Amino acid sequence: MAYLEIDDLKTYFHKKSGMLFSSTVETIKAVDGVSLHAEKGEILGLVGESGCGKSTLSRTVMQLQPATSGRIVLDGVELTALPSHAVRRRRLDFQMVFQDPYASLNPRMNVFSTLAEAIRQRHPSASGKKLAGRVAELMETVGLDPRFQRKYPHEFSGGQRQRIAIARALAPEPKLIIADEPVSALDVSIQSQILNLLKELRQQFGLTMIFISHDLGVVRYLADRIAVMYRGKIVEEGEAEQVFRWPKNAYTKELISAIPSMSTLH
Ligand SMILES: Nc1ncnc2c1ncn2[C@@H]1O[C@H](COP(=O)(O)OP(=O)(O)OP(=O)(O)O)[C@@H](O)[C@H]1O
Repeated sequence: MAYLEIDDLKTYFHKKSGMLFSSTVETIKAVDGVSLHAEKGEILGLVGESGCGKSTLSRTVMQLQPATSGRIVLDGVELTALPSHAVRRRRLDFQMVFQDPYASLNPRMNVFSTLAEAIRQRHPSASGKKLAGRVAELMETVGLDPRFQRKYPHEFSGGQRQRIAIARALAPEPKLIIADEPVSALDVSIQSQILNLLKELRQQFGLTMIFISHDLGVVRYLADRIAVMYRGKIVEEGEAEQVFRWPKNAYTKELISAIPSMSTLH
């Protein structure tokens, strides 16, 4: 069994429309029978156009959105079968990195407080000394000078803020990181720095990651395998290079040919 195993996962929403006496309930199949897997230390790229269900899929995997049916197993534990009190604790095993680090960081908390709070989620009784050491270590891991730990988010550049967000995601020692468009709000020159950092982290710590992006070039650079999502379903999945060079599905071909530089990369 793979480290992360998603099996026939469905997440449906029911939307009421119409007036009181003539209302109908529409079922939105945001995630409609998705099966995916990732080995430990693997980066799985998830691509697809806006509205195809990527966010709902990641929210369901993170146990923030109940699944309608299907199974999610992480490191041998079936999350979809856990009682709710156990789910809360298990949530620590998943951390997210979002598109906009400025929106996702608390502007009133300096780097030390942000990271210390995240460390305490896993180690509630960590001593002051232990916190200080771990904060410095985390900052160094993501390429930030620990001397800046008393600074606030607005005192950093966009790329540095994303480094803080990545350090915060690492702090509770997660088993899986879901990065949702983590570089799309950054300048192109900074994007590659953050992508390289994610690559290094994977190498250093065997981090397992689902990397969500609409930018296939970025996904090709980072991901080992790619899953292409379309209208709630995975329409293609395979080794990154294979999917890019020999896409089988018509929608994947369309996505690749939509990137001018990609269609000539053979
Ligand atoms: N809470 C909800 N209630 C009803 N419908 C929802 C809800 N969340 C998502 N949807 C619908 O589910 C479908 C998938 O949405 P989702 O946000 O998962 O797509 P996405 O691929 O992540 O899009 P984006 O890249 O724009 O975030 C859409 O049709 C959306 O309108």
